[in-house]
Amino acid sequence: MSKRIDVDDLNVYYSKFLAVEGVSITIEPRSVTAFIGPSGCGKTTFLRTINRMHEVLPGAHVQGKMLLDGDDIYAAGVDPVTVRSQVGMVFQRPNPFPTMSIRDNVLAGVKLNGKRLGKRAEEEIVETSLRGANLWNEVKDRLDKPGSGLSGGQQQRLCIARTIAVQPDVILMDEPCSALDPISTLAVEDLINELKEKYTVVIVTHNMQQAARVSDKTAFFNIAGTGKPGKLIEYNDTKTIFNNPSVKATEDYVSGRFG
Ligand SMILES: Nc1ncnc2c1ncn2[C@@H]1O[C@H](COP(=O)(O)OP(=O)(O)OP(=O)(O)O)[C@@H](O)[C@H]1O
Repeated sequence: MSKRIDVDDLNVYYSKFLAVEGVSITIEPRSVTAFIGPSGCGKTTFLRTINRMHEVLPGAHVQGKMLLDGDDIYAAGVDPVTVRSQVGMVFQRPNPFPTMSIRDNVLAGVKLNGKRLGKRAEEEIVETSLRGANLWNEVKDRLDKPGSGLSGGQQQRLCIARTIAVQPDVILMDEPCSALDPISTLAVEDLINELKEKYTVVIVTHNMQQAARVSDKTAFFNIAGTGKPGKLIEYNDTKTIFNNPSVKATEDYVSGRFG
């Protein structure tokens, strides 16, 4: 079930270094939101706070509130592992388990969460997830072959299948197409468009056309200089951000004048 994300005045630290400052944003369910901005402005850092991946690094922590359908994911007693099963993540480089079969790759997250399933239930999850990732027709006859035998674009869709197999509420994507050729990129973009029917999707991208093609809303982050914290500068409908932004820095960035 797609969930709403409410962030209130979030500061993100690497030990004492304040990397991202004062982010407040509401991300609606069943939508795609793109994070854009120049290198080092904190897009990835902020993205990784939405499923508590940030704190995996020693000394990394946050201040502020991050709510998922009203529940604070940083409240005392909340298990980060549970949060990560509700908020899935797809990375820049496709990272299937190379020696595992396609079938076992899809089931990997489900099994990690300790779910015990019968053969039938497993087959159902495999088919539904691969169909959901637009990969079923390409792999249905070789489910027992290793995941590493797929093309880069297919591997990325396999990783998306692995993510949706866990039935998350939110899917985070960190430059999911940056290692893909243009045709695979379009396949993944089409898929993102379909995913928003069921999930809240947040994507970090450097590609302006991609942000314009896939997202409903766009958040522009910026940084005043090296060592300064990144900040959310402007957040609005993607059309407004690209055609009629309120802030000069947003206009300069989306029109390619800097970054
Ligand atoms: N593991 C880390 N330890 C300390 N500082 C870090 C770490 N990772 C990132 N940073 C710093 O946090 C800030 C934000 O980096 P981040 O990678 O989130 O930016 P970004 O906008 O995603 O950049 P890019 O577009 O280049 O991927 C930068 O100053 C970066 O140097």
